[in-house]
Amino acid sequence: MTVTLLTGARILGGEPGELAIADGLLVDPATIDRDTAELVDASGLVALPGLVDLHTHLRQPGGEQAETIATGVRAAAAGGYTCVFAMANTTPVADTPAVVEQVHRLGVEAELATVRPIGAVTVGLAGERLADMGMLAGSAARVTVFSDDGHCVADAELMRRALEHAASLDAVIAQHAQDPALTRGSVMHESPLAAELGLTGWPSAAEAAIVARDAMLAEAAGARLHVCHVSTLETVEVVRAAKARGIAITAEVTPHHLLLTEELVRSYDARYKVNPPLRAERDVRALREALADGTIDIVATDHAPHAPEAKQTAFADAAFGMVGLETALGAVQQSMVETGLLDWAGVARVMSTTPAAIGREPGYEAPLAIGSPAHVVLVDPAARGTIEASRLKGRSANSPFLGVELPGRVLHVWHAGRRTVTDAEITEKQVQA
Ligand SMILES: NC(=O)N[C@@H](CC(=O)O)C(=O)O
Ligand SMILES: [Zn+2]
Ligand SMILES: [Zn+2]
Repeated sequence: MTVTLLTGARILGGEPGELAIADGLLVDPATIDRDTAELVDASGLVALPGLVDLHTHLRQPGGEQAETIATGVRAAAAGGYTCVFAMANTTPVADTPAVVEQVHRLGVEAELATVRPIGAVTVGLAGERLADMGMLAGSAARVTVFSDDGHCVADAELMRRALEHAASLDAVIAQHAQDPALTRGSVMHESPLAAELGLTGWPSAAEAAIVARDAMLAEAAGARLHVCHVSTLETVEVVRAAKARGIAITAEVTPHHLLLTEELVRSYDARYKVNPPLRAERDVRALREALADGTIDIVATDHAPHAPEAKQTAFADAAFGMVGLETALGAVQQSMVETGLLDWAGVARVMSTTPAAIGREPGYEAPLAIGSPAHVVLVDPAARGTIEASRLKGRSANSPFLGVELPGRVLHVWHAGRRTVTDAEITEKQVQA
């Protein structure tokens, strides 16, 4: 059994200390044999718990030209993630035990991170009748999160029944909040800029109105509601009011909505086309403040890989979505840590502990504590690097950060004690002789 001793790392950004890994767990450094342990000098690095992404599109089955589970977990590991929740908008949709079990199994085979399949709320994401949520929860894939992401569960009665069902399963409904009637043909934020660019806008109310409705439905059902990719100031205010009322609502923000604005759409470059759209400066400010004060609970990437053909077209026709697993931590460092809004312990909370808690993924309750599974990330916060397509580990490179410098570098990652990233490269499986 290899025992690994990490020395000198600032634990959760605090004082330098030691971490010891043995048998997949974090153990007391005082109890290990230092003469035989593998030593990792982590001086100057920050130690964080493995990151957990509650919102990842891995595209398999059906979208393998954009990403596979094997390539997606490489991107995840490189970004510091040890667990990702895979969205249900695959082909076929993850609305049957067969599909969620396939995704789960491919994740186990890919090894680099835990893959937790998300189940569809409605059959085929069609918004007409509920998927058999109980079957998905009871399958070998143990589904705990249900979402029609990519589509809104727009029908209030269906949403109400989904919430009631989820409550009985201790599952959560992750809603893609977008009133379809308010967003017909919309491709960017509704604003003077949209008018200037001749593109159809997307009102903030299309998001906030659904969140307000769903909060009331969740309260009545005694259910947990999670709001995907909050993008506007108005939604932040609705979530804040719902929390003040005691409603079991949680919310996520993406790294791109914390850092980027609609101004980028001036280029008509489809890399900046995303659902929900990049918004205005005042929204970015509100999202950062909401993440800092706990109104928004977590950062989720909404990693949405697309093949080049889907993006190399007119802005109005291109697919929505951006890859994000490999740039998330840097974007959060820049928008939240370097602005003084969040310390590293806060980053651990919003990118690991709380997303794991929402998704009921065990092992992340006590970040870096002795006895916990050894999900560990060592990041060099002083490093800066320009994002290059050729260096991304995922299959698609539709990143809004190409050519952009971001702070921080994920250097080493352990997933359940297994080294998945070494010196910022994927640790390839040792071939047994
Ligand atoms: N975010 C996106 O722009 N696209 C997502 C769907 C979604 O998250 O709504 C996708 O699957 O490509
Ligand atoms: Zn979505
Ligand atoms: Zn999504």
